[in-house]
Amino acid sequence: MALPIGDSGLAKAAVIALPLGLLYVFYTYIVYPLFLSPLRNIPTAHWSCAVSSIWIDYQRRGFAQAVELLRAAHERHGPIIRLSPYEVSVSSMEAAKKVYIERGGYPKPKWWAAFFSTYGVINGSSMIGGHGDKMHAVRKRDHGNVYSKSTVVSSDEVKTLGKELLPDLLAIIDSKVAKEEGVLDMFKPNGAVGVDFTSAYIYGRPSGTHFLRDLSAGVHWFRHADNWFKQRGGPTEAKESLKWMEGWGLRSANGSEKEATLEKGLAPVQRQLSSRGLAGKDLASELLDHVLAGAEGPRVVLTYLEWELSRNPSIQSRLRKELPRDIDTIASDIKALDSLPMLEAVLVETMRCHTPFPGAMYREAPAEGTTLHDYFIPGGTQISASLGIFHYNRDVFEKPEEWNPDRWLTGDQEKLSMMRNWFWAFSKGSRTCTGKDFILIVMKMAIAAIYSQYCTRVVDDSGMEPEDHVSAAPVGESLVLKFERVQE
Ligand code: HEM
Repeated sequence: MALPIGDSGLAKAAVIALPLGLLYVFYTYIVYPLFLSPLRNIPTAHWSCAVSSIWIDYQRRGFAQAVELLRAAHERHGPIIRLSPYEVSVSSMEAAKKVYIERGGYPKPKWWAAFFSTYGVINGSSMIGGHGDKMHAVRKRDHGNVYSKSTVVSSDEVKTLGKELLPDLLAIIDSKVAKEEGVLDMFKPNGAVGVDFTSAYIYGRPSGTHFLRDLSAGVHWFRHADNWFKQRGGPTEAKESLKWMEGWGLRSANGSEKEATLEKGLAPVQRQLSSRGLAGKDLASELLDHVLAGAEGPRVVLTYLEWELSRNPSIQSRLRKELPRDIDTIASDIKALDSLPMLEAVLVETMRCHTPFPGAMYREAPAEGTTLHDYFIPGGTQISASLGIFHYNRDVFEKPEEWNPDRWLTGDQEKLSMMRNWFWAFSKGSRTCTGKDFILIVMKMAIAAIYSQYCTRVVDDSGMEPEDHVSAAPVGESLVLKFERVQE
């Protein structure tokens, strides 16, 4: 067909541009990744990963983590595999040390900071969202020792929280024992434990949540937290729920300030960050990140731990033997609680076997590039290890699929130190979980309080298989147990 006069210049340009464009696409998406990229010799998880991210994007649809698929791919191909032309996964401790630990580890990808944006603050510096540069390091210093183990075990605030909240938790169980033959679904109370303790430590008890007193208020709160964190119900709901959470977070931070003017003093975390000059949206955003980061883990861990104890009565009674009988002692002598070997073993084994966040912990190769397992990895390449893969390494954990707390009670120090090396439930290095020592104590308090007073067995554990998501919570979000008072 003849081209209209006047369009001939355009046509000529198109005749030149089209093949050039095609050449560019051919070079970028075929020639470079297959024949020139430094990553070209790394084995691929799927043949298409050499030229496209379609396979891994598909496996990760809806925030799935594909840990099983990646584990199988590592078993087939070794400790480093390509997931796309610009992304690799590693499964060895040698690579993990380099990526996460040595010299502060590699930075998080920039999209991470944008995802954790609250109050319109792009969290380039915040603990959870920060990219991993100097800004993040300064923010980390601003936290001081507020979450450190030495602070938490000797904190009067944590002791007071234990004395107030553990009786609330036991009251929920007591009321079921009195009225409904002791049958209770523990998923919601477990969520309430995590968020009541965490929000009180952050904002102060009056401004934190009180879900152990009113579980139905917790249902509403967690619906919004899940809509945002787990992106339930689609992007519109996630946006609305984030707005709702921001409103709640601001009210809590302001409430905490008001308490302080009544000379009751600010709560530990808000006090620490305010003293370093954080204020307004920056402060509200940092604090809300902590609550959201801390809301999910404990309900997953406590639910799986109660499930395992309910299925293993002999371990349950061995645990009970070492627990103080009295709630006041559990809450006030935190150092003693923290040194109980069986309590430590059941908790760590649960977090190994039912890793709450088992998927990829994303990082980026530094600008100058790096070398992993003798392959050069160019700067900007996305690198990750999946925590669930570490925890099921057969060379480290015998029969990894078995929940066996005794593996942590071995006298073989070499074995123990190797297992500790491979225990990554809180990640490691400069980006390790900020709240880990705090929440470990909280979970120990809750388990000690329950099992010093009650025996449990399973009534209904349908739906305990883990969701394939950022959080591996039981798909049924429910665990029905029968509670019986321990006979004196
Ligand atoms: C069982 C409970 C918890 C688990 C399993 C858990 C797990 C994790 C993991 C795996 C990371 C590292 C992510 C990465 O390397 O990319 C992390 C980071 C973080 N967690 Fe936790 N967490 C828990 C509870 C908490 C609590 C209670 C808080 C706050 C009070 C908290 C605050 C944070 C923060 C602020 C970060 C970001 C640290 C940084 O990037 O520098 N977490 N957590």
